[in-house]
Amino acid sequence: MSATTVSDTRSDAPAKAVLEINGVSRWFGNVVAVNDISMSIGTGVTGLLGPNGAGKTTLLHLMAGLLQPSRGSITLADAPVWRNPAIYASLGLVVDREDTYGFLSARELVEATAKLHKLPQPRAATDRAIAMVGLGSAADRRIATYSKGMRQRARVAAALVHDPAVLLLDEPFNGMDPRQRLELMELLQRMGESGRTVLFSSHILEEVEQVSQSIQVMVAGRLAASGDHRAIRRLMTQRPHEFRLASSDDRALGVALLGLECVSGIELEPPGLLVRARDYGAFTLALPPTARAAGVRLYQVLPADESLESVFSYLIAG
Ligand SMILES: Nc1ncnc2c1ncn2[C@@H]1O[C@H](COP(=O)(O)OP(=O)(O)OP(=O)(O)O)[C@@H](O)[C@H]1O
Repeated sequence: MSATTVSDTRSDAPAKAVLEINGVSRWFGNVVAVNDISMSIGTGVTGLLGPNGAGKTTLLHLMAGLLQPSRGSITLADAPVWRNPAIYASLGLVVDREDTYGFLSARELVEATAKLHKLPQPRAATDRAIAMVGLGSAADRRIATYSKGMRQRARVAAALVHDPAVLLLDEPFNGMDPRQRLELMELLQRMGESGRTVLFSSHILEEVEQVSQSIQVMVAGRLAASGDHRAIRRLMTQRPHEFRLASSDDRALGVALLGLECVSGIELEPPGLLVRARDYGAFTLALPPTARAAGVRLYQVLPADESLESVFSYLIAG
């Protein structure tokens, strides 16, 4: 199976690739976590989208040189990442773990990291990193007293204290409230715009499309699709789909919907209606005006199978 590569109408020149993943697989015993993946990650923000267990964490750890590929190779600016500690001068990784040293303040954690990197001015670098993530006066409080989002920001500050060219983040928005999420998105965007390579993983399409110029979709260890956010959104919504509807007059609604090009079948299933749509996006746009024109009130519109896995399964089957 080959990944779907999709592009949009934008004519931006492709960004310079800095992370090259060449035919990389990684297995643990019988489990193939990453299966023959090749991709180039250039400057700007890239989202690595996939359901739980897709292999995103494994791929990020391979990119960061923490795991050896079972097959294939990964380079950062033409240098191998495996068994090459020199890459850590230009790479930062934010892992998806809660066990940040709670007994330290964020400032202490970030400064210790700055010293590990042997930065000439660890204190100034710490101040800069703390300011970038907007921890403000909380930076001097113990991390144990932080909210989940603040702990995440402390980890991000530690990962970028040495001003790395490449920042990798594993599910960075997990557990953040909407304001914290927006702030981190703005930070990642600023870093991407300043010429850094930022790659973050997520299982939420909305999250990824808000902040990424480019999206790589992983399913069951494989690269299923890559492209910009509009193209990936189209790929995920222009697909057959079933909906369960409830309305003031299911029979009249069914008749009206059958006239739509994007509807391929209707079943009256009291107490509702099962609609088979050829195209998810087109149907959700056409439904409200069609119901209104038929004088029917919509009470409920439910996707019949809207698990993220079903969307991804469609992508790899397609
Ligand atoms: N150290 C390990 N030993 C055995 N199996 C592993 C190991 N690490 C990962 N796996 C397996 O590899 C597969 C991919 O896991 P991975 O954590 O990379 O996925 P993910 O996309 O990051 O998912 P999640 O968001 O749930 O962490 C899973 O089946 C997982 O159980």
